[in-house]
Amino acid sequence: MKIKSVRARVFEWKGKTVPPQGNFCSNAMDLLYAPQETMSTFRFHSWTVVEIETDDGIVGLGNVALAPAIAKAIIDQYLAPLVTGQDPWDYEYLWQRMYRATHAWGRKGVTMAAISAVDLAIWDILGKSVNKPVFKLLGGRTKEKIPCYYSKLYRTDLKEMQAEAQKFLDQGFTAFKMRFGYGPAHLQKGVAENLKSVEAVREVIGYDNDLMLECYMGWNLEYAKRICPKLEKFQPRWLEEPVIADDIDGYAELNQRTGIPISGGEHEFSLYGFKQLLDRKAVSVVQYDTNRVGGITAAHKINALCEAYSVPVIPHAGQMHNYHLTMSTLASPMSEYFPMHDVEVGNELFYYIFDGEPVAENGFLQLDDHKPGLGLSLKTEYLKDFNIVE
Ligand SMILES: O=C(O)[C@H](O)[C@H](O)[C@@H](O)CO
Ligand SMILES: [Mg+2]
Repeated sequence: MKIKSVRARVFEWKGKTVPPQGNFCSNAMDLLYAPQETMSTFRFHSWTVVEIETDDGIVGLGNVALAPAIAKAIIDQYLAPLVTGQDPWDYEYLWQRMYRATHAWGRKGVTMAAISAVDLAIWDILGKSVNKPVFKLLGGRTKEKIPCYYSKLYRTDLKEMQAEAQKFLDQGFTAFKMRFGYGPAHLQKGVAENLKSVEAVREVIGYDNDLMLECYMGWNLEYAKRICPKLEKFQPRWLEEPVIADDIDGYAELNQRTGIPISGGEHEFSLYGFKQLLDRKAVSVVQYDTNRVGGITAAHKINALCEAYSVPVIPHAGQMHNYHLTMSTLASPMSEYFPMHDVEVGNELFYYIFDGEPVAENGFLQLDDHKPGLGLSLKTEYLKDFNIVE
């Protein structure tokens, strides 16, 4: 079997979007005096879809949401020529070709995300060619079904947050991730607002359910050291991305010096990036995203690393490419889960492009033993809401 063609298209969402209200998610831009809505550069309203066809007509689907138009350019100009004409079963060789050929300017960020998209499509082909789901090629079914945590609860009016938490508590979720709205730039009043929001959600879900707290790189070490002692009473399962991804020493200090497990990884890349996080005890939970980190070829290796370090891996976002990695290793106890809703931040855009995503039932997800490959197909229902760039 040989790769015959590689096609990358950018799906630009033109449909309705929910405008962000107020301080709905602390983020890395908050520390600057930038007047515009600070979350604007972290909203994913376009997505690049990769379709790789083999000489016997199998089409593999990959995807990338980080800088989608740039990822497409990297795929078109650099990666497609490296894999075309090659055997997709030589996936490690192909991964090394892509990783090494772009090493002078790649290694992290959008290059690894572009490599991830091609790698996902290759694994989709492998599963389809042997009529097996991808997780069966990685280690098989390690769970009867996948526990998942409800992820949204962006910072809005506290009553709205409580109503949202109650709605998904009633749907059987036993773990919830909420977002902080404030950081160092918002001074002591912001600290008080942050504590109020955690208290409000805990009031609804109680202490028999897990609560995770998302900072999305919006704080710094000094602020995190100040607020963490005040957060401990809320018994968070983890505090996510309190500092920017490059501040690994900051991660390590918080992870080892506060009583709250620190999580991160959605902005880290390759096996080497995670070796660093684990060697330096920077995180207690690893959260790569398989469509960013280097695809399934890289994520599978990182799963093994996490197993060796006894650090749980709970991939960022939901999405099928991550569910296969969680299903196939005991090192991954659960998945993140965004339900389908109006397009807001953009993690949910995946549902408007692909069919095949499992819907959570009672806080669990199920994968089909008999659905080959990643189990995704392109949705046609919302095509009118996309501008597609070939
Ligand atoms: O952990 C997450 O789900 C990410 O940080 C979100 O994708 C981001 O949008 C912030 O909530
Ligand atoms: Mg996160």
